Amino acid sequence: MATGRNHRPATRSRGIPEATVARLPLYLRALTALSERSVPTVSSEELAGAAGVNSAKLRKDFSYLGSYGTRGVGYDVEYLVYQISRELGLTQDWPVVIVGIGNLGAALANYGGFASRGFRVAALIDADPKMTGKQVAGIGVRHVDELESIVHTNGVSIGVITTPAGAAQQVCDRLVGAGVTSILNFSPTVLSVPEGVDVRKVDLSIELQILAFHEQRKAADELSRGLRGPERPAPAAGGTGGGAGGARRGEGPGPDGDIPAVMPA
Ligand SMILES: NC(=O)c1ccc[n+]([C@@H]2O[C@H](COP(=O)([O-])OP(=O)(O)OC[C@H]3O[C@@H](n4cnc5c(N)ncnc54)[C@H](O)[C@@H]3O)[C@@H](O)[C@H]2O)c1
Repeated sequence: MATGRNHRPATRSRGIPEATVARLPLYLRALTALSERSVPTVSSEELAGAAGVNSAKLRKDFSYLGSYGTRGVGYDVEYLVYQISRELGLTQDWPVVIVGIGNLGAALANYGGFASRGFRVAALIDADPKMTGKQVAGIGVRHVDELESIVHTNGVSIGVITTPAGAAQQVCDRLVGAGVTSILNFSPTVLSVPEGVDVRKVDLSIELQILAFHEQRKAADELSRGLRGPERPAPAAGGTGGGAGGARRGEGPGPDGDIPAVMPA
């Protein structure tokens, strides 16, 4: 199996819009669930519902992959899993290092979902000498002094930062200096990187704040409906995400860059 280093994702060079790229993991998650249930084919409507995406958008997205489905039959689930995995570069092996093996770093190291998607945790790195040699998820923690040699030896192109905010930029600089070109940043800080390096940020507290905003709007809407009196018709049912600015609005990863990204479970 080829390793990830020196392979830029084909998606960009083939001109697939970033918004489509951001939805591909959602389709893949839904398709993988269907595949696990041995479902052979799926309609665009069913798949769109499972992925939480509008079906016209799904058909447009799949047209970029050259996948149009068969009228009356739908899409071949296994073939789409293969096609999307290939498009996302998941048919390659991507060695990943996690830097900062505290609560979060250890939890990520223990998460089985990376390996099944082609992301192999090549090393766990921490600055605390007391951590060196400790086994986390069956992997011995290495000292941060070894960061550069670990990156070189393993051909690592993706680094995950789970250090305190104050250490994140320095860790990022060292990863980039060693040749890492993609960073997944969990620390609550904005990282500066040179051109050609991609940063995705995950911040659950931001997601919660967005939910809080929508909750507040829903509460305000309910209050104003109450003030207008009971004779007003109730708004159309919208399920659990109904009301103004349902929480699904911001669902899914955004375009590439240093903005919040939510990892597919
Ligand atoms: N994005 C999110 O949703 C989210 C959720 C929880 C925590 N966090 C953030 O993740 C980070 C880690 O949180 P935690 O609870 O695991 O903290 P923690 O204190 O348990 O772990 C941090 C680890 O980083 C190590 N470290 C410190 N400086 C380092 C350096 N220069 N190089 C390598 N390792 C270094 C420490 O030794 C420690 O083991 C924090 O920045 C926290 O704010 C983000």
